[in-house]
Amino acid sequence: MADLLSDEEIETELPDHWEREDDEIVRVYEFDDYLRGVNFAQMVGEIAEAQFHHPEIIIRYSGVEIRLTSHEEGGITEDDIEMADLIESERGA
Ligand SMILES: C[C@H](O)[C@H](O)[C@H]1CNC2=NC(N)=NC(=O)C2=N1
Repeated sequence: MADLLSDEEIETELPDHWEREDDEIVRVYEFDDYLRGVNFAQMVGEIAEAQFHHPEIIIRYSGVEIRLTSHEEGGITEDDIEMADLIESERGA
């Protein structure tokens, strides 16, 4: 189990475009095609399964919202930051 990050660590390690909302880190990815968003959500799910660390994924007509927290630890850990980095690297690919 990963340790909870301090407020300073979260601010330092949060990838660009991600926001902290209480015990979660959040990013909205905009898509102009609904099914591209659906496919992106599938890719995020595959990363989550590989990492065994699962975000909340909200698919909207305008885009996809990803919300990450470490449920067992009750807050934000390195696992969340790593997931955000992996999603960013895939999205950028
Ligand atoms: C039993 C527990 O749900 C599992 O150990 C894993 C699965 N995926 C998970 N995902 C997230 N975001 N937090 C967890 O604590 C977590 N735990």
